Amino acid sequence: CHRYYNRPFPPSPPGHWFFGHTFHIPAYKPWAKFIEWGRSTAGPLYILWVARNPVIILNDFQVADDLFNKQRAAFSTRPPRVMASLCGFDRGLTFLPPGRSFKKTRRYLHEALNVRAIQACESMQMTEAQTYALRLLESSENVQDESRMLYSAMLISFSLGYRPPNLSDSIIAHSDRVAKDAALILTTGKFWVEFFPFVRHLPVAFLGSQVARCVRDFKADLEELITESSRITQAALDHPEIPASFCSKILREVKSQDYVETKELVDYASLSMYAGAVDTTIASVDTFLVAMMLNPDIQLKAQKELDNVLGSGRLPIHADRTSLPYVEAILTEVLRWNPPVPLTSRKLASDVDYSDYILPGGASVVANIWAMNHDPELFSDPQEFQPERFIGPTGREAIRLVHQATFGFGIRVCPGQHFATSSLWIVIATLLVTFTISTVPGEHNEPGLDCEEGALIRVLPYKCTLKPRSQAIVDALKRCSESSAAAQSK
Ligand code: HEM
Repeated sequence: CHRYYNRPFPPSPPGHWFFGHTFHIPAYKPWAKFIEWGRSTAGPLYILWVARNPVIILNDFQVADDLFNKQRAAFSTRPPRVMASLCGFDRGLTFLPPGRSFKKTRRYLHEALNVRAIQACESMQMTEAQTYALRLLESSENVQDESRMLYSAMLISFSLGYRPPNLSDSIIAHSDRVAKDAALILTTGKFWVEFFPFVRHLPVAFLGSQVARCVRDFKADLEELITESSRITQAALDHPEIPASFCSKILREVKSQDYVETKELVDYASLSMYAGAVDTTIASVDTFLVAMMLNPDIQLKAQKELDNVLGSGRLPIHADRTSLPYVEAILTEVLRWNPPVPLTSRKLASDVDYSDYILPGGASVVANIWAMNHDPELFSDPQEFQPERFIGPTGREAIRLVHQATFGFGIRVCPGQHFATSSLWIVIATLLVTFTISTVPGEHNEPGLDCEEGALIRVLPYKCTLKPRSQAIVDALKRCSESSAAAQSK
């Protein structure tokens, strides 16, 4: 049926008369195409037609703030994902519509991850950052694997209270598989069924062999992960002397009649955290290392600041953060320059009037975080890595803007943002104190920030040289590692 509107829809870039823009959205860096369309024809707010459905693109921070933050109720559901519901992933927080389960899960995450609560994780984050630096002292051959180990260990320790010893541990393998499956489900155009939501009511066997195989594999990955993490949590519940983790703390306190419901919510909350946390933070560590290779002067300036504040032979701790504005500026510039989640989307609950336009209820709305962080009106020379933009009188406001765009909007704002920033800060500061970061001599290709296809940024493999800056700092790292090993064995 046709609806009648008293205002026009936002403008649209040219597209096919029947298919609209369906075949024009690239799977590789769609955010860049969205910027190009905005610049060349349509302005910062425009509409695309994908399989005859409206998709509204927001390239401008102010528009996203007006809509996603100030009209939260209309912009709180994600567009439905057929594959997520076929595979059982729709109980993960990223896919949940607002309602009872959503509210409870967000509350659990908020209680564990708010600015104050996160202070309880600082010593774990610092120990993991030092262990990471020690492993890189031995070899920087596989720096990306080491970063994966760093963040997998942090997240699993935090949510399950178990520290996996290495990357081949089964809980990491299972968690990584589910995170990868979720990222594929979120990739626009990956599965044809997403264009035809009604097919989710059909038997899977009717959907073709590729979809059927993925549904079977993704479901199996999810079941295996839940079984494995339940086993670890149960072991913690059976041994009250084991320190509480995110999962065991909630389950120790819940009333017995609510146990089954809470257990399911907590299982999905913990896998949503892993899927939300690991690839995003690793992308930021990669971005940092590449930025340091490309900008030796910036690296040197940060190391001078650290040496002035810490003296020689002392490793950074979180309490140093406020005394190190230039390191803070580098962290912010890493998040701005290469935002790990370049796009985020909603399904519009009802018609909304905005500026001179009507945004039709039911449309998908995509906020282009990449475009906001690279808006030349907000950040001059946006392609340049320039931490200086966050120093001086306008610095604080610019930092706030970057955090607001990079971690998303409204009631779906990233619940892990304080965990992300405090852990990235200690990792960056520890690396800067320990190493001179440079390109590998003889490697001809300039390190760059190219990434894989997909919804999240995954930086393509690169090589770097990490040379210890002093024997005093190497000794300090070894001492810290011995004392944390001794503390663990007690
Ligand atoms: C640099 C690191 C990170 C970045 C840039 C990032 C960014 C984002 C963004 C943009 C969203 C979507 C928000 C929206 O739709 O408006 C999001 C959602 C989410 N993030 Fe993060 N994130 C990071 C790290 C983390 C960490 C460390 C955790 C957990 C400890 C986490 C857990 C989640 C979860 C569970 C969601 C889904 C929230 C929902 O749909 O209600 N993220 N994140």
